[in-house]
Amino acid sequence: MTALSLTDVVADYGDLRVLGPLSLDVVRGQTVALVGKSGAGKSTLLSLMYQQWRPLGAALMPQDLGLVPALSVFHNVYMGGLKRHSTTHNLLSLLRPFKRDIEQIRPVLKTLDIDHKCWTAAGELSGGQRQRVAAARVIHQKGEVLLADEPASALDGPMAERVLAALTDAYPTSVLAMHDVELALHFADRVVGIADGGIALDEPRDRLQASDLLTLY
Ligand SMILES: Nc1ncnc2c1ncn2[C@@H]1O[C@H](COP(=O)(O)OP(=O)(O)OP(=O)(O)O)[C@@H](O)[C@H]1O
Repeated sequence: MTALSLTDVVADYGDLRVLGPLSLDVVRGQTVALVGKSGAGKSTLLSLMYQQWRPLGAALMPQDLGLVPALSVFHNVYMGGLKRHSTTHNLLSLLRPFKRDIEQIRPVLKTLDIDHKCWTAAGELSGGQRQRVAAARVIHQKGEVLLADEPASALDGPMAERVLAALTDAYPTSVLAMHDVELALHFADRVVGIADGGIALDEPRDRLQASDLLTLY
């Protein structure tokens, strides 16, 4: 299996270097939490991972969610699996969803407690509901590596845990940008801290306490 590696990557916005050069290997089967203060470069690092690892089966749940507001929850989630169907099937689904697709998507919505909104337009949902739809879409997408940017930031404690559990169950390997230190320590096997454009901390969870992460903020 091809290794999930970044080697000496950099990210520049105009003349400004915001990240790197940095190198990072992610072990398959691991759940990695990316932590660091706002603006540290977590989203930028996830984008670099997505660029390089997309051909290896990486899927991205972006911070802005990328939902289509006019489409129903069902159709937004269905879009995660577009590539698994023919163009004709996809076009017909827009008009009248197939029973088999509904049967696949409903349980995912149920897991995230959003199935009662299945036929509601995504634009009519709350921020936390929209985040759960984006989570359902990336779960339905399937893949080898989940790259998720603050996937539970709009959710309260129990729901945040439910969504993170569903996401990490759905993918063998995950990299999750998170600002909630307790959740990061609960869900990750390994915590990578970003500061000053580089990796300031890289430790297995069982060697860390919340206070160790607070030094990054
Ligand atoms: N499109 C852009 N143009 C210019 N600078 C950008 C752009 N996107 C991000 N940056 C800068 O790059 C740096 C890293 O941003 P990034 O979004 O990766 O941080 P982050 O750790 O994900 O932040 P947050 O936790 O607030 O989402 C920041 O200083 C930001 O101002």
